[in-house]
Amino acid sequence: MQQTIVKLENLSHRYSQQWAVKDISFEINRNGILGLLGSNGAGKSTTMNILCGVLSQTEGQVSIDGIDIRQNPEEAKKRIGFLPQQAPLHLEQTVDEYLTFCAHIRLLPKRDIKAAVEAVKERCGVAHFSNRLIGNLSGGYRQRVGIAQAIIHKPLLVVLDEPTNGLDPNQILEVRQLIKEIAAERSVIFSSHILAEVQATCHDIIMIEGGQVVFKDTMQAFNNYIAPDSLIVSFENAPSIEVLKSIPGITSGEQVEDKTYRLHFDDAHQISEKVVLKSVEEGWRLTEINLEKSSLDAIFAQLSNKRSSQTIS
Ligand SMILES: Nc1ncnc2c1ncn2[C@@H]1O[C@H](COP(=O)(O)OP(=O)(O)OP(=O)(O)O)[C@@H](O)[C@H]1O
Repeated sequence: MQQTIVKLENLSHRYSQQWAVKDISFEINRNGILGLLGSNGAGKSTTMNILCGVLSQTEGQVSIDGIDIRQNPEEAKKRIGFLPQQAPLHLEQTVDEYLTFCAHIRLLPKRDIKAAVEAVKERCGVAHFSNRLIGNLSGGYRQRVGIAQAIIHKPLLVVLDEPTNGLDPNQILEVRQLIKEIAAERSVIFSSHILAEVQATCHDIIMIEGGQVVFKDTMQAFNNYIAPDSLIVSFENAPSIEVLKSIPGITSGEQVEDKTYRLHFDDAHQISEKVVLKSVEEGWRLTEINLEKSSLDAIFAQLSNKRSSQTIS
């Protein structure tokens, strides 16, 4: 039988009057990376803090490996590693001192601590900084130490709240790679407000907006869902919109500026090529052609509307 690593059922939380998250349910049954995508204030941190037992939910249940986090927090938390948005690093300690401390508070047997610290430093690429003060490490290496503390007790589930926030592009690529490597052996939940970040890293995606789940499926299903369905084209000798709409595959169109049009299509198959060929044949002198992608805001709005009219599985 398949193991349920995480189960959230009808999770809701309010800090005071307003609900920060409302009726969130999902399950994770496999290793790999699940992306929790949402704009600022959507409810990602609240969900993750509850999932890790840092915050107690107003309503609903959370279980890790079948263990209810409220009823048996100690056992449930043994199975979780957490890197919150503000990494809980001790800047005045060396990497070795800090990871040894983390191994102690994770209640690793004393005789195993040295080996666990060595293994996790190796895994996270910080072994050469063993005696360096954490306060003197770059952002990318601090984040590696943050990930190391989250996996030192070999948890089933690792929860990373915006782990690449504030890093430079190279550091982002390195930390993403490390996350992919650690997800080969366990389940990882990773939050971000950047769509490209989730697309580059995750195999499953949950989008939350206004504290509610608006989409959950595989990354591939999400990418198909948001596939572009319009082209922006400009011509020096622009034809009429009626002529453009008669190109096979184009379903509708509108003028957006002088000599620039938005053309909607129903089948992306070679649509750009068809427009380019037609333009050459007719001497329209094409100066611009772009597939139009929806902005994240537009996707959120579209999905939120969809949610209000149907149930998302
Ligand atoms: N301690 C708190 N007290 C009151 N309201 C809070 C508290 N923490 C969060 N909120 C509110 O709950 C909502 C969800 O916040 P949360 O931090 O979970 O969102 P988020 O998706 O993680 O956003 P961000 O990416 O900005 O961290 C927001 O409206 C936020 O203002």
